[in-house]
Amino acid sequence: MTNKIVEVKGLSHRYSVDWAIRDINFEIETKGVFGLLGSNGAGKSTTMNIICNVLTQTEGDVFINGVNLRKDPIQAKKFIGFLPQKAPLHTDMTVDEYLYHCADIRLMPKTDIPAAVERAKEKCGITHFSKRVIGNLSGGYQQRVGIAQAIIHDPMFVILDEPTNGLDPNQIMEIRHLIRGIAEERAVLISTHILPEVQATCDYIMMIEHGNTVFKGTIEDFNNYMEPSVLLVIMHNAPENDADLLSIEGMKRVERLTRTRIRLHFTDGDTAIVGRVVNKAISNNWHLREISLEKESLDKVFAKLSGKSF
Ligand SMILES: Nc1ncnc2c1ncn2[C@@H]1O[C@H](COP(=O)(O)OP(=O)(O)OP(=O)(O)O)[C@@H](O)[C@H]1O
Repeated sequence: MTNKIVEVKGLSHRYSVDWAIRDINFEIETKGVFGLLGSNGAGKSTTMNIICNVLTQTEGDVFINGVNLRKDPIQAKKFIGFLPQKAPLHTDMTVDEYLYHCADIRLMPKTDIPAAVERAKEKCGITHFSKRVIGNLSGGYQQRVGIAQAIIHDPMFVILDEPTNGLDPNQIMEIRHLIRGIAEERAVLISTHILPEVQATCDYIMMIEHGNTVFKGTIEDFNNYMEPSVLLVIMHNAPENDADLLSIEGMKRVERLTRTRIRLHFTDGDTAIVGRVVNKAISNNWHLREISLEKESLDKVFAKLSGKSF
């Protein structure tokens, strides 16, 4: 229990007859960003809502800092800060009014509130907008206010549901930076259906598809899934017949981009094929000028993992 803030064991949920998630298991360490990745309808919101205690699971257990969420929800929720997909902002309030209100709802001692509001604003870079009406802020700054309310009570664990949804590219970069900053002191769980988002922000990833876990591991583990499976070659005297290239062991498909540029698809991870292609090119006088490995696109990895059970 020492370095785990969240433990999810055998979590399953059924809406009427259909299972939305099935036997989900994971742990979240006390610091860093944990990404819950999945396409629309995969079961992310169901999982997040259970962890926030908005929804009660059909089966399984969630422990927040060792406290069983089902048995002692009030105690467990003290450790959690939550920003739902649609930030729960009062757009007619100023930033200060809203954050004082949120601290109040969290039942924080009155004397602690001014310092807590200042700390949250500073962390989220919104101190200069203290007296601004929230409705007049840009989308990115409204999202910062949403994150500030999630950390107002200095929780050990923060849940952000699709935190960069609907923001422009600059705002996305800023919010990602902010999330990384917040995760230096606590655990952050984000959900997203955008692969580059997890790559830019997360330390650990869990991917769910149709309610089942299809990948769980570090960002490095995830990147290892992107095994090279394509070679790009430039040959000034390329063979006209695909069969010459397909006869190389492990070769699966030949894709001609131009007369001299060819993409060669081979068995995943069989990088020794590079040597075989070079040898064949030399012995056949194909005038090989360039040869390089191309990694699979993230979307392909996503598609590949989606069919698996982990
Ligand atoms: N209240 C509900 N009643 C019945 N089925 C539901 C309900 N909420 C979600 N579902 C179903 O459960 C499955 C998982 O949905 P969930 O919202 O958890 O997925 P998600 O990964 O969060 O997707 P999105 O990114 O679109 O929000 C889907 O098949 C969905 O249709």
